[in-house]
Formats: sequence, C-alpha cells, structure tokens
Amino acid sequence: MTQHFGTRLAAAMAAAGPLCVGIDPHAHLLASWGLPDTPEGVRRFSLTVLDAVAGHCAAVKPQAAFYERHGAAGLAVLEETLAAARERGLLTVLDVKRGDIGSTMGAYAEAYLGEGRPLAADSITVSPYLGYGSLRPALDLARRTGRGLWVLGLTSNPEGRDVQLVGEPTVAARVVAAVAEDVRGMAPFGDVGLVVGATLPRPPEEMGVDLVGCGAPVLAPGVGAQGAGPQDVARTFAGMTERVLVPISRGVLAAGPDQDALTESARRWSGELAEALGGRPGPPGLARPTVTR
Ligand SMILES: O=c1ccn([C@@H]2O[C@H](COP(=O)(O)O)[C@@H](O)[C@H]2O)c(=O)[nH]1
Repeated sequence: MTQHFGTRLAAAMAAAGPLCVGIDPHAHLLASWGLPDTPEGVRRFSLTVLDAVAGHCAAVKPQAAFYERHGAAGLAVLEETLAAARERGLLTVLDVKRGDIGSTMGAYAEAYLGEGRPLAADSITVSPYLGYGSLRPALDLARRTGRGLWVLGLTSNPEGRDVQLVGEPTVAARVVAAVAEDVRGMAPFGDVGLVVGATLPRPPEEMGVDLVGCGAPVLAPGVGAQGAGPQDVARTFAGMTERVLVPISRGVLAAGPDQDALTESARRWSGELAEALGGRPGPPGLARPTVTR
C-alpha cells in the first residue's frame, strides 16, 4: 500500500532536514546565470538546481508560474523537472495554487495528483478561497495516491492578511480548523499541510490560529529574499518546528550558476535551519550567502 504523504515527508525531513529548495526561474536569474529567457534556459536552470541540491534538502518546490510563462514548451520543461526530481530522490511540492468549484477542482486534481499524469507531483499548493469544501476532490485523490496538499493559510505577503485575518474566528483560523479535522489521528503528521509564512509579525497563536494543536505540516515561505531568517522560523513555529518545511528560492538560487556554489548555499541554509530549529542535519556555523531582494 502507498505510504501517505505525511509519512513520506517526515522520512525525507528526518534524512535531510527542513530545507526545500524553490525552483523559480525568474527572468533576472536566467540573465544573471547567462541563460536565455527561453524554455531551454529554464530547462538548464532547473536541471542545474536539481543536480546541485539533491541530497542536501528534503524537497524541491518548482514554481509553476515561471514555466507557464513559456507556454506549452515551458510546461514540457516542468514535466521534465518533476520527473528529474523524482529520479534524484527529491520530494516535489508543485507551487501551482489551484482552487475552483468542486467539479473543476476534480480535473485539477487529476492533472497534478493523478497516478501517471505528466504533471503529477508529490504535493501541490491549493487555495481555499472558493471554500475549503471545494478542495474535497483534491483531498480525496491525494489520499488515494499517497500525495499531499498545502492549503494557503496565512501567506507570507503582508497583503494576504487583509483577507486571511478577517472575521471572528478569522478566515485563516477556519482554514486551519478544517485542515485539523482532515488530518486528525494521522501520524507522524498529516497529508494535508498549511502554507504559513515565516514573515508573520507575531506567532500564529497570537493571531488566533492554533497551528500547534492542528497536527498538519507547515510550508513556511518567506526566508531569504522576503526578509525572514531561520530564527524567525524558530520563533514563529515554536512548539512544532519538527513539522515545518522551509522553502527558499532566491536565497539559494542567487548563488548560481556555479553548481558547487549552489550546493554550498543549500548546505549553509540547511545548517542554519538545523541550528535554529534544533538538531537536524546540515553543517552549522557557516555564513549565509548574500541574497538579492
Ligand atoms: O505565502 C506564500 C506562498 C507561496 N510563496 C511562493 O514561495 C516562493 C518564495 O520565493 P523566495 O524567492 O524564497 O521569496 C515563490 O515561489 C512564491 O510564489 C510565497 O512566497 N509566499
């Protein structure tokens, strides 16, 4: 029987720590790497990142937008990137932020979570803006195929709070409560996780959001180029750091195109995260590379 995503994620994090390297082939990064802003440039960028970071992080997070901007050829590169990550033993988080009425959500679920689908990933990001219940087809299919979902909760961008912190209980608190219900009893943690930024001004509990009691893993963007650091992750997610996967895109990618420099950057972030979050793999004590904001 297929292991559920929470089990696979926990195993990957136990082996390689909490770092998830984001693959965001921004036009400015392609240029600074000396690559053309074409599907072939995106392909070379993505495969270089995968070769550099395999073995130094638990997962990779390709950002679909940067592939989609190249049309069908870009999507073919995304398919190749997902397959190449799998070949290198890396879990994939496809950051595609899908969400729609249930009947259409079923088709998105097939596309990204269906067995044998060209764009299937180990997990995807989803938006609960059409109501948490509208995500049900994706939740069901993910569970059947041993895949996972990351539901937007409290995103890393400050504007998100205009929507997510409205109401009593807040929208974010309702989403977290719905996820808690779906992962209740799952160990080591659930197959549905939450996206909660490491950039929050206060711990989620102080914002009325009970993440510690929820039992879901958390994907915590915002470290590096958005200004948060490993200590912010430790502070924001105190009491549940073993469940936090930390995606870093530009903060790692700025070290390219040299493959050894990319590897070193991933190792440094991994070490700093291990030191801040307590006792996970990575070489502590190395300085973090400069990142472009
Ligand atoms: O709340 C969110 C949700 C997703 N993201 C995505 O993560 C990366 C962050 O990139 P950095 O270069 O590490 O800042 C990017 O793909 C975002 O779309 C997020 O930042 N915040």
